[in-house]
Amino acid sequence: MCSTLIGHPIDLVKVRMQTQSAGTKPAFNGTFDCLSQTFKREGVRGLYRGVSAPMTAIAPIYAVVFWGYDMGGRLARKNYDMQPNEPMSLNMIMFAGGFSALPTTAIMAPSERIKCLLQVQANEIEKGGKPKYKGMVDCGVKLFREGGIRSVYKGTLATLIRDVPGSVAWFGAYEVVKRKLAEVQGKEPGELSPLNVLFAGGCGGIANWCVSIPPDVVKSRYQTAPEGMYKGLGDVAATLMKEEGPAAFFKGIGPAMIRAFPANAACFLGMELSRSMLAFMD
Ligand SMILES: CC(=O)O[C@H](CC(=O)[O-])C[N+](C)(C)C
Repeated sequence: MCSTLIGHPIDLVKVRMQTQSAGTKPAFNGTFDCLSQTFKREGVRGLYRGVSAPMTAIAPIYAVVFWGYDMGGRLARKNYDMQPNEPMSLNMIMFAGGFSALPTTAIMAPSERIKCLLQVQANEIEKGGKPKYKGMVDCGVKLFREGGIRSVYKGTLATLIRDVPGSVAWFGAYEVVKRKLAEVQGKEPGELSPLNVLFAGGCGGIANWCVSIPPDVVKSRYQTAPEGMYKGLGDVAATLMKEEGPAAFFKGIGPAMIRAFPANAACFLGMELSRSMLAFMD
């Protein structure tokens, strides 16, 4: 929840930049322009537009991320006839990471759909229109009434295409950096200081976004587009390529990277602290 509170304004900038389409004059010239225009026009509330969806979903999302990782690890160990506490190889860690995205998408996809729609609806207000959604619940109910569960889950495949490789990189980079730091210091990975965990977590976040940005742009466009605008994800990608060129697939990379390090450093430190507390209470 701390990482959402810190990271949401910059995530909002990312989504707003990703959903600016070609043809019209771009509303924002860059990350800081978008941040300052949003603050001037909409105040602090504007920067936190759409925060309710990730705030509600973030705890279950990360519970499922780490549970899914554990399940993936169990499957990998079983496959190699290993004991439950034997350390996994890097390949096994990456498999478990990718596996974790499968159950997580069940909560991630609708949360992202609602968050992105709320984050961009200020554009409609700007154009003189009335906001369509009053908040997270209103948005979810309207999506369900208008298009059923299919509409609530619009963008599920795009979320999977973003998060399977993203999670491979996220867990992989975190473990590689932790193991390297432990080796250099002559310690076990579990004995690293919180500062080292923060650093490894931040690296995991950067690695995640290095592979996730192109599918994230396609996902944001698809999830916020009016019904019927695109035939599918391939159509979104082809339209982006034709109208805006390959650079369009990297829209929002600046804010994504600014947010990646601190948000994920906080996330992994929180996970390691909870794990130590649970082990202590056991
Ligand atoms: C896209 C996303 O939510 O990535 C997570 C890291 C972040 O920056 O929020 C990691 N994970 C895909 C494992 C949930």
